[in-house]
Amino acid sequence: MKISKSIHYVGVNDHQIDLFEGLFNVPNGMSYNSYVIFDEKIAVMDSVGENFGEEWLDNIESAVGNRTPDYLIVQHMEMDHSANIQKFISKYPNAKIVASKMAFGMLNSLFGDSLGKISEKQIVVSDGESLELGEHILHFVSAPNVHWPEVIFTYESSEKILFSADAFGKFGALDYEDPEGWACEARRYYFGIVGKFGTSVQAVLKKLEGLQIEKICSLHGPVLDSDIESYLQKYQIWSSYAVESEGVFIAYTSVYGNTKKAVEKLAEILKEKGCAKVVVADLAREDIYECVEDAFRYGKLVLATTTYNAGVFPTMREFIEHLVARNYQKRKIAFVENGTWAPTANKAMERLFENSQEITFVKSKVSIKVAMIAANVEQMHALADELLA
Ligand SMILES: Cc1cc2nc3c(=O)[nH]c(=O)nc-3n(C[C@H](O)[C@H](O)[C@H](O)COP(=O)(O)O)c2cc1C
Repeated sequence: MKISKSIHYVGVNDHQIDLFEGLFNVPNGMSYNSYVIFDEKIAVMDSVGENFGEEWLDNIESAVGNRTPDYLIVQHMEMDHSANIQKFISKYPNAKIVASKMAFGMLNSLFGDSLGKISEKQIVVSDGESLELGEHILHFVSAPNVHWPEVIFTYESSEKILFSADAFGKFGALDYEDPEGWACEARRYYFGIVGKFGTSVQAVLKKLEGLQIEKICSLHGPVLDSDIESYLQKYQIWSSYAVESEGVFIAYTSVYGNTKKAVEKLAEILKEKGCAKVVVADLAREDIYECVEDAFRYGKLVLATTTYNAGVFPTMREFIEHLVARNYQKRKIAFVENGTWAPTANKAMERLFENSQEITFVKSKVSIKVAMIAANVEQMHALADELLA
């Protein structure tokens, strides 16, 4: 696949994987992207996951023909991009490895002595430095903590292409046509993996301001080659924790179905009161990272759960921990609890956010004793009015 006359795609699709990074369901596989830039010198952008070394090297060989790569640019040292660096060095012993100082530290930890004299092959690059391939010039932009500390982005100025490491990536292999387009799985990827590092993403977006970008080549997912502003805008919203879509997200757990009935009633009330978008999710049965994504997408969140051993039902506790760990902020949160003898989950849920910033808690709460009664419906009206105000 050609990205342009001088840039070829040499990445691979992984359909063997069940959990990406050991956590995320990827029913449509994953792509590990790699690119070859042709000029007087040839640069290969990143490697691929462990099981795909031969395929990747074959792809490079078919692309370069009787030439050999001069550089391997290592933007990110996570194993899904670095596992085959040693194989690359064995095949192309004269190629130089280009990476940040920290990446070389990781490279040594990963491969140790088996890399040979890496010092003779290494080119350490820092923020603002560049490497000329001929007409193509690679400008390195350090992107610490997007989402690992050693990450660099690479801007190729002659074709105005941003190689963005894992940023702007999405779940799904490239031979799977995603009917939902880029945003849905890119959002789940962002909040699942990068969400905690909003400040770092903001910092690198600032550095990119003023660059003309015509294509974004991420290490996962499709090459983005039109309406680039819309992708940058999404990253701007996500990394600043701004509200992306108006609406209410109700996340619940229910053992015997009574809390579920209550949230269905609450959703009805919210709609009657004019809330156009109400999304309801059963935390125990839906993909938890889809739920994390929706909590960040909408500005208003309702957490409804059963009291469990005088605390919060485990799946709800885990969900709140996911949000707090990702710096959940700038949101309004309302609580609904259920308990058969002593409902205490509302207070316990609120306590889990005690170190979070810029959260408004809705004062009106719903407290159900096993099954919803008329008084609970009254409480729901008060909660809905305050939430939507
Ligand atoms: C293992 C377990 C522990 C529970 N612990 C409490 C509790 O500490 N206090 C309480 O009032 N209810 C407790 N309950 C009752 C639940 O909160 C109960 O499921 C709820 O009142 C009914 O709502 P549901 O139909 O949505 O499950 C517990 C239930 C289970 C299964």
